[in-house]
Amino acid sequence: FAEAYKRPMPTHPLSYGNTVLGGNMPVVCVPLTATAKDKILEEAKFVAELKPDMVEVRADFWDCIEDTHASVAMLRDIDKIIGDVPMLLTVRIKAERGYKDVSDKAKFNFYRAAAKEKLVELIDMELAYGEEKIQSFKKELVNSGISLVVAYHDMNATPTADEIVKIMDREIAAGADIAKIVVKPNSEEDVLTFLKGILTFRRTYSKYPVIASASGDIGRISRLIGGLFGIDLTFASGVKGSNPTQMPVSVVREALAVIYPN
Ligand SMILES: O=C1C[C@@](O)(C(=O)O)C[C@@H](O)[C@@H]1O
Repeated sequence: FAEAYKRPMPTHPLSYGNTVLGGNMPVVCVPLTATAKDKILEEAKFVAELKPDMVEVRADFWDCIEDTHASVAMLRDIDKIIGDVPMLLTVRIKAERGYKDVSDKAKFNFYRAAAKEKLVELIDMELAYGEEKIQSFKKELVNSGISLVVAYHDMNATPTADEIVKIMDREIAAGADIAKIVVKPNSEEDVLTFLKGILTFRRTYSKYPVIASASGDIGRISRLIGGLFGIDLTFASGVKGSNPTQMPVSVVREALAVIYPN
């Protein structure tokens, strides 16, 4: 008999209903990337049918994002459609491949309102805001049950494995419940460096779930095999991906079933 194999999982997985971030199989998360209200709701319906483990609401794409009242109403509508599937709320800054410039005022007023109504299970904030701002936002989430994802994106290159661990360490120090890093490999060696960095983080900071991906065609494989090296969530496309190298949910599910048999 083959020995039972377990991928390197965090010691403290996070559960959101039926979705376990840090369980046997990486979570499949599908982003919503439409811009206009009717299209966003259509997309949410389509994505709900795909039965993802998590939905990422990329509100930086929204036409109405500067209007907090309208954005909260939109999120309530999406929540009704998505139902029990946990939602990650992201207003990505333009400097880290966000769709457009969104004012910090609009972003954090929206985040606060979404947290107050507990419309989402996770919220994403970039490490670029710095420890002080992240910690103060984290304080606002206390007692909400909402997890804070702290994210770092290198859009041009791949830091060394040591640097990757240090970046993720800074995310945790700033208050992340989940450490997140996205890099751009420019060679196959960079993909190995990326995976080495993630695995080293997992071995050293065993408590924390990890969200990570390597972009571009060279990095695509990380979206499937990353779980073997400590990645707990992979993004897959629904109607349209939020990154050109995301693969459709059905493809990702099929591959994951082979790579992570239970
Ligand atoms: O930061 C990330 C990672 C991502 O860019 C990807 O590489 O799949 C997808 C984004 O929607 C998400 O917020």
